[in-house]
Amino acid sequence: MKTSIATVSISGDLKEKLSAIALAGFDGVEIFENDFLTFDETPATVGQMVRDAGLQITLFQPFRDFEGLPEPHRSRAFDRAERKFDLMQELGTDLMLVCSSISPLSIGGIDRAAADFAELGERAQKRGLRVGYEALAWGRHINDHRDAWEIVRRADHPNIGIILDSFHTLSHKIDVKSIRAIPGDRIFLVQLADAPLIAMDTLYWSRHFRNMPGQGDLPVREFMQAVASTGYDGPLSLEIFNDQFRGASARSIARDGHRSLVNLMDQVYRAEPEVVRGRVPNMPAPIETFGIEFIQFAAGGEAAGELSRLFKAAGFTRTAKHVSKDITLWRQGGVNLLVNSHTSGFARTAFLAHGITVCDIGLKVEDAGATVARAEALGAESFVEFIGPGELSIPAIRGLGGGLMHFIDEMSELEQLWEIDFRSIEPEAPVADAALIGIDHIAQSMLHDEMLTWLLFYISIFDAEKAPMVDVVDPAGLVRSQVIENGNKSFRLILNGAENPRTVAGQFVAESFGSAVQHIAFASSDIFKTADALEKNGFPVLAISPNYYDDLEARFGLDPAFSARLRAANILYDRDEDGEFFQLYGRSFGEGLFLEFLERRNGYRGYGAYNAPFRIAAQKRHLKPAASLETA
Ligand SMILES: O=C(O)c1ccc(O)c(O)c1
Ligand SMILES: [Mg+2]
Repeated sequence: MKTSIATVSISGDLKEKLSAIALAGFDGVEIFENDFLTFDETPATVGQMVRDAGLQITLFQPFRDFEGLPEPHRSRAFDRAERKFDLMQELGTDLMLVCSSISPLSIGGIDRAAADFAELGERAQKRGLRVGYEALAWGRHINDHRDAWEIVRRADHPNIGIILDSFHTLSHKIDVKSIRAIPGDRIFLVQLADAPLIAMDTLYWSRHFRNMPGQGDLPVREFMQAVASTGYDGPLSLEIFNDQFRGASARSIARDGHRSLVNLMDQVYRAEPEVVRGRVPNMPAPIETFGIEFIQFAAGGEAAGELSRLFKAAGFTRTAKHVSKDITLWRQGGVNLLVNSHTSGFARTAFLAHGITVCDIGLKVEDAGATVARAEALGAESFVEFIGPGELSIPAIRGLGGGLMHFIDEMSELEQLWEIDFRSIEPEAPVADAALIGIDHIAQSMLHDEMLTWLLFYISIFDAEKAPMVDVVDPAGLVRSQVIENGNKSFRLILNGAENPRTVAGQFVAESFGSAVQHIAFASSDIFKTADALEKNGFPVLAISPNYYDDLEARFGLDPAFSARLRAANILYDRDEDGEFFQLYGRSFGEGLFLEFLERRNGYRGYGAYNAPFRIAAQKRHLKPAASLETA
């Protein structure tokens, strides 16, 4: 299937839009009339620019308030249409979108509208043009694609078809089964958009909050499956009205858009292979993950010493060194942390740019090569670094903030990563074991504007789902928090989007010069044992306000002796229908990174969102004030 995107979806002038759209790999573009009207070149030149960019104009739109008008308005509408037909011919496109009228002058009636379209079809046919009719969700008489289809059916003209737009159909919760009854060749174009479920006026929702398929909450895949079942084989065209996107990098939004369409086609293929076989990109299925094999920190010189002391205090033991690079492996209960202080290469660059930073995440997958193949099919960048003789070439891609993701599988010699690339070293005097058994989750902080990009990145490449977005209140502003998890919960990721640079997350993004992992949460088999070990080892724990515990005791009706234990150890507590949750935080290090230690009992599912403001307040007490605040 061909991919297309409306110019209205991204930022810049028409020239900038076209170049970003072409670069992202689209086949075509919808010319939104305003983008043309505000541009200085002639229609012929614009048409040539589009073709020079290797694109095709899939649609000219919108043409408004056409059908159902009484005279003399009706004749005026036809005159207007003829002018736009002239323009289309100069641009070099044959399809125009007419959206359902919102004019108070328009008169209802399916047959009246059908007669108008039959005549418009005649006029279009004379010029070799076609017209597609779209039901706007807020159209005056027509706001449902079933009615639009009935008008098109009765107009009964080969040059008149229907244009389906997922937003208009799904925002009204119209059953997508109704699409299956439309013959595919009567559908002239399919426009796609998703949107978050927020209760508001539909027009406002549509004009400001649309996003890429997969980024929102609408059942766009089901919509697309219904479309595919009709045999429709024309372009899939994104039409995304979103203020944030229009203010963002055109290239980045265009890349997200293309990724969303490739992923959507793949989803349709996986749901109904026979319907779209041979018409969608061939790529490995969404990647199942089996946990985090390692986390690698970049830390040169003094910073490496700081990290080593911290890991040691957290109960980790230095167990091995890389065979050729200055990388140390710290281990505890199945958790592998790497400290890379090599003086050249990727980690060095990351350290110079960000300070101490998580520069690499190693994920366990079934097939590392297939993982990179899927990521590349979705427009991600693969990464290859210089390796020494006999060392493993570990498949990798670039992720958030330019950081790496490496993939480890058991079907190749990658399984022997620790034996092949590392040499054991003499164990040091043991520290108290902190009962850590794994990595529960990692949290990445970024600017709020980047969140949808990375959400799509993760949920398109991996077999993982997003949870509803949560607002976390930081005294300096709101932080949006988005959980991404896989079915077996071995892949748990939190994306934190900061809108304000003075929040704990925002300050981290500012100080570490970009988006990165801000915190790592280790799973403990016994949080009280963890707390004891941390204390013995001199690990700097985050002190929680005593007031928190008074409230906690009241809220859950806790036994005072139990809450006193929590208080003494600075453990935060939560409960859901299933189980209990215990959290303990370390103080920030580096440019604002921190560690968390947690225990889930009886299948607690959340992340302690309720406790986040208390953790943030405690962090603020420990943090040095930001420079901007000092001078304010
Ligand atoms: O918001 C609008 O007016 C508008 C215009 C054209 C479209 O294709 C559409 O879906 C919405
Ligand atoms: Mg539309």
